[in-house]
Amino acid sequence: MFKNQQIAKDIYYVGVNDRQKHKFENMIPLPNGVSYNAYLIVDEKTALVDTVDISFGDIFIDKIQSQLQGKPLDYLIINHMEPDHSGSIRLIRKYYPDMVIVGNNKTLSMVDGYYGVTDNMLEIKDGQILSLGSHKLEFHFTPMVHWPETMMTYDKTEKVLFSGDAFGAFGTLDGAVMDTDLNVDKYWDEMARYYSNIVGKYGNPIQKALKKLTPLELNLICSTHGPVWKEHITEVVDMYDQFSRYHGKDGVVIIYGSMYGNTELMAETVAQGVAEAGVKNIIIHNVSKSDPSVIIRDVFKYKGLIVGSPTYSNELYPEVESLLRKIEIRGVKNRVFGCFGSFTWASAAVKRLTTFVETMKWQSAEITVDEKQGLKTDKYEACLELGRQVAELMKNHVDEPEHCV
Ligand SMILES: Cc1cc2nc3c(=O)[nH]c(=O)nc-3n(C[C@H](O)[C@H](O)[C@H](O)COP(=O)(O)O)c2cc1C
Repeated sequence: MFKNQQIAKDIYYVGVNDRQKHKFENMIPLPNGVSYNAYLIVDEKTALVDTVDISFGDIFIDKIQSQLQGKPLDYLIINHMEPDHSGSIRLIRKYYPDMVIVGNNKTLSMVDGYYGVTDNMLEIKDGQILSLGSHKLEFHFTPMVHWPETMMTYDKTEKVLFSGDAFGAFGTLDGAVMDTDLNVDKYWDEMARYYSNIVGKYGNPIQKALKKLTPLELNLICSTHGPVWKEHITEVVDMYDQFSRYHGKDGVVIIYGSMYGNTELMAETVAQGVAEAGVKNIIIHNVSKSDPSVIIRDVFKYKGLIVGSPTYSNELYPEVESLLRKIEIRGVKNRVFGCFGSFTWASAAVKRLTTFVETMKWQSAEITVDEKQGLKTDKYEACLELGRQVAELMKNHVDEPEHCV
């Protein structure tokens, strides 16, 4: 029944849209849904590139059968073993028992570990080529983008890169699948949110992968999430390059936690100081309201970061602490930092924020602002000054070479 979209000669899109899941990895909201992309190459031999989340197993099988029309499925190529892509392996194997599963040694041991499948496996080496007839598939190992087994498959004939999760974006594919047939505006921020939250820790392996892929001529990038990239390949690769270098654009993100409004007023005042210094990209996030995935996205996007927190039981406000941990885990580099806090009897928040910036090895404004109880004139002025200082430092900031991968 299915009429799958053809994206290149002999290559068909057989992925699915998930508009049901609320949170990716049970953590990251999906207001625009997500697609699980898989591709079918129908040559003398046939090959499926990746599978989809098992919740969509039935429809996935129908799509494959519609395309193959009784032909056998000769190969399943697995670029990535995360269950949103590998989840249908066992099901496909039931329908196509003679199908050979193709992967590297790490992949194949995971196929056994997750699904108990051990027969009809082909272990390929980095750079090896598999011929389907006219299509020649070349395998490029890209470890830790963002799991150890991750690899990419390059169709040398059609110059199509099946990139796994790399270059992926949240957001369903509404009607069309190619960037040439979609309004892609909504995907840029969703790609940044996907990158920063899922892949963000692995800047170094991504730089290595990008270098490895540089010689390849690309007509299409087929990721496992989001649009098939044709028209915007340069922008997509550039975004990955910038993000994996932790290179932020000019702009200041102000993150604060606040229970009763004192720290919030300080945040507003700091923002005014940043604006006075001529910065137009200012994004303020209340940690208790903005989703962490959105805050993390903006921390990756912009060079300046200012954090404010009340002292809470002699610690940071817990929501702020949790967010700092997320930033720390991702090893974000090359930021310009400032901080402020509010307390009633004994301050601890600003000290913790100062320790945080030392750990991150970022450039920091000289001034910090720590107000006891309500905001008064001297600290109001100091908040303005903090904003101005971070803005000036940011404008003059050059990424530390040792912080670039
Ligand atoms: C549960 C709780 C714990 C607090 N712990 C401390 C503390 O350890 N030391 C302190 O000086 N103030 C403490 N405070 C006071 C807040 O830091 C202070 O009221 C601050 O101005 C609150 O900022 P906000 O108005 O932005 O919420 C605590 C307040 C609450 C509600």
